[in-house]
Amino acid sequence: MDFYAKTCAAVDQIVGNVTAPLFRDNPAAGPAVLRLFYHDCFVEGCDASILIAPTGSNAGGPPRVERDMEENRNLPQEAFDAVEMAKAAVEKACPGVVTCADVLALAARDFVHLAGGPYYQVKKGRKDSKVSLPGKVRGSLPRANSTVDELLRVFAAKGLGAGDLVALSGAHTVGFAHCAHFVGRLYDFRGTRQPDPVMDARLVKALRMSCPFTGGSARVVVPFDVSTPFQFDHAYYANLQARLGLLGSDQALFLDARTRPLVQELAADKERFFQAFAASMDRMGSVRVKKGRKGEVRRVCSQHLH
Ligand code: HEM
Ligand SMILES: [Ca+2]
Ligand SMILES: [Ca+2]
Repeated sequence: MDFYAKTCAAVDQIVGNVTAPLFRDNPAAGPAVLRLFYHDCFVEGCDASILIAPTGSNAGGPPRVERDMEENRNLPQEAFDAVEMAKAAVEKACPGVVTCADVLALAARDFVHLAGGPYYQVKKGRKDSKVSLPGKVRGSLPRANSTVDELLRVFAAKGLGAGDLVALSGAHTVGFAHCAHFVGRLYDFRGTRQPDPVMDARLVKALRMSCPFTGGSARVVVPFDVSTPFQFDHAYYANLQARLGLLGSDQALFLDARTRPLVQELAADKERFFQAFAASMDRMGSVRVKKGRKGEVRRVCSQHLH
């Protein structure tokens, strides 16, 4: 936690001075950065590999970096901009010292807190990656229709357990999703031409208004948490109990006997959720941390040093 005590002691504050006004101007940037951190940690560890921008133009060509992969396509630019702004402020005070991977971890923490979630200490000392390989993305991130088996397997591959899966999925207490990720549940669940029988019928109806079967806009998004979409609270779990989960992967956590007790526990107690979330964020933030010469300290997060 005091990794930069001698070299950039105020780093938490410097990042905080950027994230707070950003959140005030545009609260949607918060969930976007939180998701960015998750997509970083699950692909080659928390090393800012997700932040590398492709160079040159090859429209329609093969993917060049992680960001080019479909899984990462709709990560909003504002999330990348937020990290870049925080990094620029840190560079001004302590040039060449703090990695983008650490700035991303700090910014994600800040945005959780700004939305009403827990404030937890963030360990530092992650080096930035020297590469960003599109081939590492496939299979590293679960899908919106993943089964609990698949979710557990992908998390286990990162050293994370069922408790982490349930606690971290609670991040879906904030933020929005595009229709494509759940439209199958509204009209044709697993080829039945019926909605997912598990989803609350009123929610099906409401979501159909935003997401028509055909001809809808690819830009439409709906909130994950129907009750408090901007508040980082434990409403996500009560929603799962009420069959108001948005993604198949969300609702599955309540349907599976292995994860259901954990959902019930966190639904019942906000403080318990905050504790569990902070502990699991610490574990996720420690996945495959690079040290020493295995990594670099980028100046600009979208560009390798070279
Ligand atoms: C358990 C497996 C997970 C699956 C299958 C999953 C899937 C998704 C999907 C499909 C979206 C919507 C993206 C879009 O349409 O733009 C989304 C959004 C989001 N995810 Fe997850 N996710 C998972 C875990 C996590 C974790 C571990 C975190 C963070 C700790 C997280 C944080 C978020 C946030 C905050 C958003 C909203 C983003 C925004 O509003 O810009 N997710 N997720
Ligand atoms: Ca990474
Ligand atoms: Ca909420």
